[in-house]
Amino acid sequence: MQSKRNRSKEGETVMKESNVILFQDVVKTRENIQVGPLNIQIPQGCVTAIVGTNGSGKTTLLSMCMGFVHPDRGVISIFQEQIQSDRDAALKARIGFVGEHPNSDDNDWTADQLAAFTAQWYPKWDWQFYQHHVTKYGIPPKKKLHKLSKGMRRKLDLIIAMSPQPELLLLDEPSSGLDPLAWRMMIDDMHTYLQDGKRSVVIATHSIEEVKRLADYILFMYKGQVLQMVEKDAMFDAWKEFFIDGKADDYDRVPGLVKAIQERYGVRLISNNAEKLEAFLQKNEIPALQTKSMELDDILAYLIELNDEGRNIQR
Ligand SMILES: Nc1ncnc2c1ncn2[C@@H]1O[C@H](COP(=O)(O)OP(=O)(O)OP(=O)(O)O)[C@@H](O)[C@H]1O
Repeated sequence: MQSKRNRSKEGETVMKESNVILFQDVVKTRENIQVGPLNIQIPQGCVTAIVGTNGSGKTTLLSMCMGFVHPDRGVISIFQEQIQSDRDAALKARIGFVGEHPNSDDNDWTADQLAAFTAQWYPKWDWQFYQHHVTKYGIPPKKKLHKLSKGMRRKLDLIIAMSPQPELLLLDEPSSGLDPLAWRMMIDDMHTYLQDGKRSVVIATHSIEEVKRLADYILFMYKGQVLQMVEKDAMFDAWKEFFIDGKADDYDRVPGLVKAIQERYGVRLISNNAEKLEAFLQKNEIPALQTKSMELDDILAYLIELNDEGRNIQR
């Protein structure tokens, strides 16, 4: 598959070209849930957003990529290299990581000290990038990290993850604690970082806006399983709501239908294959009074509903 930024219009997860991350039958049993078996292909040169309910396994997935959490079974490859429990430094030097929580071991250091320590592991560390961004985000470089606000610390962790100019960025809820201005700057910086078209970002997020602004692909997770991985634009094209006259019971077998909901003034048809449903309406001369795009959180909720009912999620 071509990278999103220069690829032709393709549908869902047909990934023939290089994948930056590959999970093959990966399973990790947690205290109260089994994460996996996961079979995932994350395309290179794209932003893939991992979206899911709390405890669905997003952090576990990212931690396994970093070798912080070891799977019970299965194979994880990054840059076509199988990762071992003891991570090799050359591979690590190609990855930038921001975890869910800051590392409290660094609390007594200053930003500059943390940067100097981290830079040792990254041959491509860019001091100009670091210094420019520390100034831009207003981070005091000589203040102990435990004295920084949560948002300040988050910004610093993002800068430190990006300063080595990594080929892959793994970000766990990166905007958590950022003020709206810093969030906008982060989105802009991320776009700049992605400009060369070969870099990849995987971002676990609860922010709908972040997904809309950044993601090329969305990986939906629920209860340790992947519900679906889809190309974002294709997904928003496919999921639509149609408002029509009539009774919900008359439409429960319509092609492309997820759900028919009775409203006060007619029926709301939720579709995950708008093209099919629209064709049906046209063929049967049923006028749609209104057609609306759907929000990401609604789509996730319906995917979960389909999954829980044992219905086919694919269109
Ligand atoms: N260190 C751990 N030891 C045992 N179980 C854990 C550990 N960390 C997470 N879990 C469990 O693994 C499951 C997946 O958690 P994970 O943190 O990966 O989910 P998440 O999707 O990132 O959640 P959130 O959106 O709340 O951050 C949860 O049931 C959680 O309780």
